Amino acid sequence: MSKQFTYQDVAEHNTKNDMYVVVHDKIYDVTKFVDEHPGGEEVLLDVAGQDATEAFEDVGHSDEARETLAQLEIGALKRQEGDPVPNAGIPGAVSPQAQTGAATGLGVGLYAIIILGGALAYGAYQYMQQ
Ligand code: HEM
Repeated sequence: MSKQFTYQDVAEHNTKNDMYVVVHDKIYDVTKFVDEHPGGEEVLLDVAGQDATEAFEDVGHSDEARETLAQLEIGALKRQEGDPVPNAGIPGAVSPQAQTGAATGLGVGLYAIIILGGALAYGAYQYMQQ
């Protein structure tokens, strides 16, 4: 089993010379990679010691980038209550927030509108036939 890190453990490695990031709940030591990153060191410094899932996915990194990432893996994230929830940024994937919140409400509301619209149309049709 891979080594487990808490979010706090990762947060301590937030400098250019000692940098961990979280991507999809895995921990990566990107210290040696910072200078080589084609996207520059600034963007990595922005997410140093944090969950970089969203930033990483938003850019649309290539498969090669994902392979590089895999080589830097040092462990997995042990989630604890109160940790920031990442937004994976994968098209089509529903984030935990979206599942519980407004999205579900809107879904039910839409069904209601469609059914109501159908009923009204049917009523109007019956009325015209009279
Ligand atoms: C955490 C590990 C990361 C790895 C291993 C990595 C790797 C790479 C690689 C290999 C490329 C070259 C293009 C490609 O193959 O897709 C690249 C480009 C890029 N990366 Fe990352 N990246 C990481 C994180 C990030 C983060 C957190 C950001 C934040 C926004 C970022 C922003 C960019 C940008 C903007 C480019 C495009 C550069 C250009 O084409 O001019 N990367 N990255």
